[in-house]
Amino acid sequence: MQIVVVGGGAVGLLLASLLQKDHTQIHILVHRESQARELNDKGLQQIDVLQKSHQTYIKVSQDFKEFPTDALWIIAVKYHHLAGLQSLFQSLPKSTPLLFIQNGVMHLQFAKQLHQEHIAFSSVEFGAEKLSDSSVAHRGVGKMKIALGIGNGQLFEPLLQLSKDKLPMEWAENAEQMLTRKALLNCLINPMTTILNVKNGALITNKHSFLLIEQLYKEIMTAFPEQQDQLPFEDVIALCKKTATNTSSMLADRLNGRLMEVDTIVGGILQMAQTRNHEMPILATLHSLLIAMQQGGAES
Ligand SMILES: NC(=O)C1=CN([C@@H]2O[C@H](COP(=O)(O)OP(=O)(O)OC[C@H]3O[C@@H](n4cnc5c(N)ncnc54)[C@H](OP(=O)(O)O)[C@@H]3O)[C@@H](O)[C@H]2O)C=CC1
Ligand SMILES: CC(C)(CO)C(=O)C(=O)O
Repeated sequence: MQIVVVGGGAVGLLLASLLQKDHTQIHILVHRESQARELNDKGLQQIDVLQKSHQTYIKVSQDFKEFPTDALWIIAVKYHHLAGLQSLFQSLPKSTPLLFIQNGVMHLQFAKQLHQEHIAFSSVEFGAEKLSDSSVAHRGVGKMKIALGIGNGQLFEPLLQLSKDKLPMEWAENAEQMLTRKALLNCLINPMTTILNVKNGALITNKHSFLLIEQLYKEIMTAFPEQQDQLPFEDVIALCKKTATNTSSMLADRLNGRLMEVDTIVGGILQMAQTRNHEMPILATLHSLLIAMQQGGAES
């Protein structure tokens, strides 16, 4: 199987390293020459959950024309990077299968305007932290769920055969439901880790943030009652525990002075609640705080 991972960030590097297996050829498309050079020279280092180091050598390039268009392309960039990949999507043939792994909900709409005929979405519940351009830490084993958006699901099924202990994979039936559930989990974790500047595990060991998570969970379930079965409170706690040592992707953005995925995660959920005529005062407050931080109101 051939896989092209687009984006050499935390998730892209971790996936490339975990998916590497005999008879599977992985390629990474990056957009900085310095990162391509470093990965090609040094290889990719992954520090696993037990702190063991693994080295892999993967073909990396800045030029997408070097990679097979009949491979499965995994789009591992942030939501706000997708617009910058328009020319790539236009150049790839309609038959290239695309798998989007973004958190949030807004990329569902983005994917609808592409000409590709086979599109799937994934929600990932592992922790990944980029340590340098050529090294990544696995900060908590978690499921990778895949659901079909449009086209032929069989094109994505070979990925499930790469499922293993450190990267369990599962097929999900409904992409929108799957992404909404994950966005709700992210609403419960990412904003508070970012505002408090703490790792995921600290949210549940501090009694004040734990209480806030409980209250936010109740607010979420009032607006999204159909998620009660799919997202019991225990799943929220379990994800904080599993990824206890991870810096959430939103906090990582904040610490690196990058744009945070506030719109597609928190904004997306607030919009959905509004269409259901539900106010979400706790989440709306977290949203305002994040926007203020983004705009420089809380620069450290
Ligand atoms: N980190 C985590 O633990 C988890 C993250 N996620 C989600 O996964 C997605 C990716 O997150 P994450 O990996 O953390 O993000 P990162 O910011 O670490 O990585 C994004 C990468 O995309 C690259 N990129 C941006 N534009 C382009 C482009 N035009 N061509 C090629 N590469 C490009 C960036 O390159 P450069 O650095 O050169 O700008 C960067 O390496 C997000 O939606 C996130 O919410 C989901 C679960 C867990
Ligand atoms: C799974 C989790 C919560 C890991 O930190 C994540 O999705 C993120 O950081 O964006």
